[in-house]
Amino acid sequence: MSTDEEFHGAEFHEVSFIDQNGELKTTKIPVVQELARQGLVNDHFPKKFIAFQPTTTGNHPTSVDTHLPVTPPTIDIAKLQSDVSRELELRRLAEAAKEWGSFLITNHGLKDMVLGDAKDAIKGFFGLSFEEKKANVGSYKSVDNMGYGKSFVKSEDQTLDWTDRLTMKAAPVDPDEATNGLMVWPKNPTNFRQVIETYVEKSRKVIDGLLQDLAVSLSLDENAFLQYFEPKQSEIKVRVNYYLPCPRPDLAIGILPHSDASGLTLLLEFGATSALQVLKDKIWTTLQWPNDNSLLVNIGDLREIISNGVFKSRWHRVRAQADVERFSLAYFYNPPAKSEIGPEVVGGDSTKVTYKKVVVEDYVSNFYKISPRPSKEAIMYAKIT
Ligand SMILES: O=C(O)CCC(=O)C(=O)O
Ligand SMILES: [Fe+2]
Repeated sequence: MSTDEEFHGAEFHEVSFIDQNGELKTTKIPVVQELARQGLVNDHFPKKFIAFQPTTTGNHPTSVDTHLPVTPPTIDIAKLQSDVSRELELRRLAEAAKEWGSFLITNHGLKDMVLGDAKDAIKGFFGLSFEEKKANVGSYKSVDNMGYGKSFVKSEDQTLDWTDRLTMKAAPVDPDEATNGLMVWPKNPTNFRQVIETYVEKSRKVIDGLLQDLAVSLSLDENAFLQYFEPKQSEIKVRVNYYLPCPRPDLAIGILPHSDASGLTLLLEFGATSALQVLKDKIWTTLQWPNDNSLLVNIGDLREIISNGVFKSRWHRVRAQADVERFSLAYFYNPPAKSEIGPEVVGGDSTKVTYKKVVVEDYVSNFYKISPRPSKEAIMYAKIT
C-alpha cells in the first residue's frame, strides 16, 4: 500500500533528507496530530508507525514492561552550592554522569513562572490547527531536522515516530535570520519566542554551573569543560515534542532510539510522565520522573568525547502511551560549531585517550548523516580504534 492510499485524507509534513547514496530526497510524513484528530487510525494502525512486532499476547515484546519505572539519580543543585553538602553531592554527580548519563536536577532555581510560561506556550502552539501551525512557523532551508514537523528521516520506508515536533535555534542569534532561513520561531502564541528564550537564558546559567561541577567532580579545573562553551558562539537548539495518546502503544514508538549529539541536553517534561526510557545494562529502563518541575540532564555525545568516555551519552527512546498526552522541551547545548573539542584526560578512571579531537559541526553533520540507526554508532566517528 502506498503512503497516499494508507493515509487517504491525511495532512503531511514534507521532509528533505540525503539518502544512503548521497541523493537529496523529499518525502511526506503524516502529521500525527491530524491522524489522531481525524480518527484515521482507528480501523487499522498504519504500517509506517509500527516499531514493534505484535505479539500473541498483545504485550510489548521486550522484557522491560515487566519492570517498574526507576527513579534515576537526583542531584540537588542547592546542595552543590552549600559548603556543608557540596563534597557528597559532587560525588553523587560524578557517579550519576558515569553510571547513568541521565539524571534529574532539583532546586535548580528556575522559577515556577518561567517553567509555567514555557509549558503554556508549548501547549498553546500545539493547540492551534494544523493550518495555523504551518502558517505561523517559517521554513528552514537546510535538510537537517529544524523547523515544524521535521524528523530524523533517512529513507522512504523508515519507521516513523508517534509525535509532532518543532525545532528551533536559540543561539547564537543570527542577525540575518530571514535570509539564512532560520525563521522557524512561531509567531503564535505571540509570546512563544520570548518565553522560550527566557527559559533558555535562565537554564543556561544552571547548565554552565553544572559543567563546572562536573569538571570539579572529576578533580579537573572547574573550567575544563565549560571552556569549550564560548558564551557568544555556543549553539543552543530547542525542540518541543508533543506525544499524542496512541491507539496502539504496543506497536508504536514516541521517539526511536537515539543518543543526543549535544554537549549536554536539558529536558523538561509535562503532561504524562514515565515514557522516557534509557538503555541501561542492556535493558530499556523507564525513568520515573516526578511531576514537580525537576529537570532531566542527558549527557550528549560531545560530552562523552570531552570526558574521554568517562561520562556516558545514553541511548534513549520514548514509549507511546495509550490515553495520555505528554510534552517535552529538549534543550541541546553545544560548543561553537567551528570549534574543535577533544578529550580532557581525566586521570584515575581514564588515563588512556580513547577519543579523537573533532570539529563540532563535522561531528554533528556525520551524526545526522547516519541517524537514525539501530545502535549507538555515531560516536564511532570520534573513537580511537
Ligand atoms: O521527550 C523526551 O523525553 C525525550 C526527547 C528526546 O530525546 C529528544 O528530543 O532528543
Ligand atoms: Fe534525545
